[in-house]
Amino acid sequence: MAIYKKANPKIWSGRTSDQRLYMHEKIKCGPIESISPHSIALLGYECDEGVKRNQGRVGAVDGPNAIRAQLGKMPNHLDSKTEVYDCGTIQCIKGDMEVTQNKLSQMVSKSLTKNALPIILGGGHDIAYGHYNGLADHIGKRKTIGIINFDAHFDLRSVENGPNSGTPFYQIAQDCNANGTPFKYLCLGIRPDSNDKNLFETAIDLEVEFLRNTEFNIQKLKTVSRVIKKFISGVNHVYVTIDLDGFSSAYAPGVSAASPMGFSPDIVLRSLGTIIKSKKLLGMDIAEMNPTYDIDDQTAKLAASLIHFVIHRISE
Ligand SMILES: N=CN[C@@H](CCC(=O)O)C(=O)O
Ligand SMILES: [Mn+2]
Ligand SMILES: [Mn+2]
Repeated sequence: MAIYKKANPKIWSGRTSDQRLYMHEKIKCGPIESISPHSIALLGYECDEGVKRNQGRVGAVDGPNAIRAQLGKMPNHLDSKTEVYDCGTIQCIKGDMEVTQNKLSQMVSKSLTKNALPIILGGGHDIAYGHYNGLADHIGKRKTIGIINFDAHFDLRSVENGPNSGTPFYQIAQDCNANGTPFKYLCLGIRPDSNDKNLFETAIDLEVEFLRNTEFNIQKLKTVSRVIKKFISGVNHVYVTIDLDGFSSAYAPGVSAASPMGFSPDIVLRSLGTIIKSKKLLGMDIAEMNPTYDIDDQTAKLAASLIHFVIHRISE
């Protein structure tokens, strides 16, 4: 079972002004049905069932509200034409992750019918299967969606033990194969200390494009930008998913699979800038926010800053 919870305006708080100086004063709460066209639709995915099934550390169920609490306090530089909505949250009930993913897909499709940009706050990385399906259902088979995943992991585990937070892109690849649609997947920040030999072999079999963590840093900006631009030129739309465990635990300790060896925010911001410039961004999510292991809200602040960057850059 999955339950839709209406947005809670009390989560959105911070300093107050009479000029909408802060994001909590800018963001409106309302269901997707009521949002203005061409707005930004935030949606929570309160689910860590996939992390639990994948033998990870649970706690990401509280991720969406941790991100909202930090984003609300940040300054608002958006013009009055750009509207941002909190469209509520989908809750996973009794471990029914599949129904939760389905509900997410429906809400993502609905936001696209409003020409809104869905930004989904997670939640385990199983968020990606629900999010992608919602984008694909709306777009149809004639157009290609390229997935850009900022992550230490491929998340291409097979589903022999059931779907979980480590399987979403394998599931998408299987569906693409069954539907006769291309599977276009670029992973940025892949680490040999985080993916076994079978996962690298699966990635090669599925013609996944990837940059290892050693190639994904600001010193290699030219190469990174070239790879991203080339990938984007081969697809009609781009779906961006950011797994916070791809960042070094110096920046993102609040995740299930933390590691000091991850990437830094600077290269992610530059990459997001390149993606936004392409005008092909269709949807974005932030996965694996786990407040249980966060330190001084660093990870929640990082997630909120990434969203803050994207919504401001998009509206420029
Ligand atoms: N979404 C995360 N997936 C990773 C988790 C790794 C870990 O728990 O150490 C994976 O399955 O590879
Ligand atoms: Mn990961
Ligand atoms: Mn992941």
